[in-house]
Amino acid sequence: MINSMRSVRLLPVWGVQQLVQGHARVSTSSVSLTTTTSSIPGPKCYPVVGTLPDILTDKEFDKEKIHLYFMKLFKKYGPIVKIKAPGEPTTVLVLRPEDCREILQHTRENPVRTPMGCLKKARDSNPFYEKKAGIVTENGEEWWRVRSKVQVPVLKPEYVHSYLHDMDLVTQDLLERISRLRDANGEITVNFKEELEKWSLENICLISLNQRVGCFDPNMVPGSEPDLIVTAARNFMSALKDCESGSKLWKIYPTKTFKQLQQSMDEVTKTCEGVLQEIEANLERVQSEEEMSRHKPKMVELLLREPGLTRKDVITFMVDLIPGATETTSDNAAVVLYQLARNPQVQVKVQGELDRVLGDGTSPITPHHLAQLTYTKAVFKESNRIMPPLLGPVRILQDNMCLGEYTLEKGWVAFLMSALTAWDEEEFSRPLEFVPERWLRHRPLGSIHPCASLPFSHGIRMCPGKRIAEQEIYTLIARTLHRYNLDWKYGDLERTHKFVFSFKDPLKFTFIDR
Ligand code: HEM
Repeated sequence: MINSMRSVRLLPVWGVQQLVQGHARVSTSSVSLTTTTSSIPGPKCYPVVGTLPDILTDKEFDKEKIHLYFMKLFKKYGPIVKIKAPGEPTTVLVLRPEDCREILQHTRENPVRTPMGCLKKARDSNPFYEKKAGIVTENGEEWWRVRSKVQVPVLKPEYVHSYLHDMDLVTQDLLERISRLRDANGEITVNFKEELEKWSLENICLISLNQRVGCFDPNMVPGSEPDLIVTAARNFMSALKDCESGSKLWKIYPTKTFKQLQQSMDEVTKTCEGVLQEIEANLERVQSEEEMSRHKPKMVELLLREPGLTRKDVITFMVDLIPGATETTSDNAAVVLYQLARNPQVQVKVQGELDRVLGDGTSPITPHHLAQLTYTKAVFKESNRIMPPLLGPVRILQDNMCLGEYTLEKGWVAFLMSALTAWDEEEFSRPLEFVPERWLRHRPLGSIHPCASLPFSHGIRMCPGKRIAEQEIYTLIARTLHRYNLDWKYGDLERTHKFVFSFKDPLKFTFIDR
């Protein structure tokens, strides 16, 4: 039997290795703690410019690898670090899971997040939205008014399972496409990142738009309705990302990117409105009680029936799901496939599990199949630990709180650096190795703190799409590895951070028929 715990490969060097190994055991024990708020360690803070000079004088600083700068700060100042950007509130970076747990606990009743300013501004400029920006951006009562109503339809396993069959078909379409896009050696010949983006967009449209939009359709006519939907959704996502990670000049005047955001968001909004009208018309046609009892309502229909949610709330939520779900999930899929391709011994174990559970793979994947994929799920968790899509949850403190010997003040931002916690050797043994076994129930590599890896965050504001994303990725792993052996013929891939993490270079996977 292959012992994957011994032969695992190291996490590709994206600069983290040298920081973690040997000297990077950052803990409060190595840092002197004092009792006043002003003494939270961090780079020197100047009036107006805050701690910016520290960044400007750091020759290695790279905005797209901000995680490395934060790692440096933890190494220098300890696991709680205070920084201040010009014009922004004081931010406290937190590394230890126990501190993250305390902050999540403290903010659990009212989890306020930094609003996505450009989305709020774009919504405020469109009268349709009536100054309501949706759950991604709103906070406080307005956020909870909607979030408390969408929670069940989007997270309840029974409802998530109702999309499994269609998600399986979407994934099989991706596999068909892969089979056509390989060269004679099985290597993919196109930008595979884009294929994964189409796959995640197609999946989320199943839920948000209640239909297949045909992202993989090779005959999609330019200018046709599906083409317009796909183009608007992609422009929406890319403009959002550019506005949030770029210069933020849109705060002062409507930049070209901001106008793109407005335009694409308005197009996606119109599409969602049109889809909702069709759904309502279909529902009206379902007349008899027998028909009603046979009809299994989908998420949008459940939301329409939810007292306290208006039609506009439903449309706003439908629109929000598209950027919320697409890039995070496609990046996650890329990471999982990359880790599997680089760890053949893990692949063998997954394939063993898949052959046992799916047999010859000709039947549709069911919730019963997924429930048995214990090792596959551990692979997903380990991928999220080693290469999470986001740095970690953010909370704006609504009152003062004590964190160990420090006081964190009302209005400060707490940035829980879950991505870095998950690479800390105090939390995970062999943190740079891809070892899915560590997540198995008996925890063979030691216990894991519940806040040591938080890819979907935690508590009532955690990602509402967690179960949907999990189902998509499990299906992708299952179908891909059941059919192919994955190979990676190149060196380590770099990851950069631009609002979310992503691979910089092309994903040149090789898919070899099993
Ligand atoms: C691997 C994929 C994904 C990851 C890693 C991820 C991660 C996250 C994280 C960390 C948050 C912030 C939570 C917080 O502040 O506590 C979030 C929020 C959100 N996510 Fe996801 N997400 C993923 C996929 C999805 C999918 C598939 C959907 C939709 C079906 C989705 C919809 C949302 C929405 C609407 C929010 C805002 C929730 C709120 O503020 O109440 N996400 N996600």
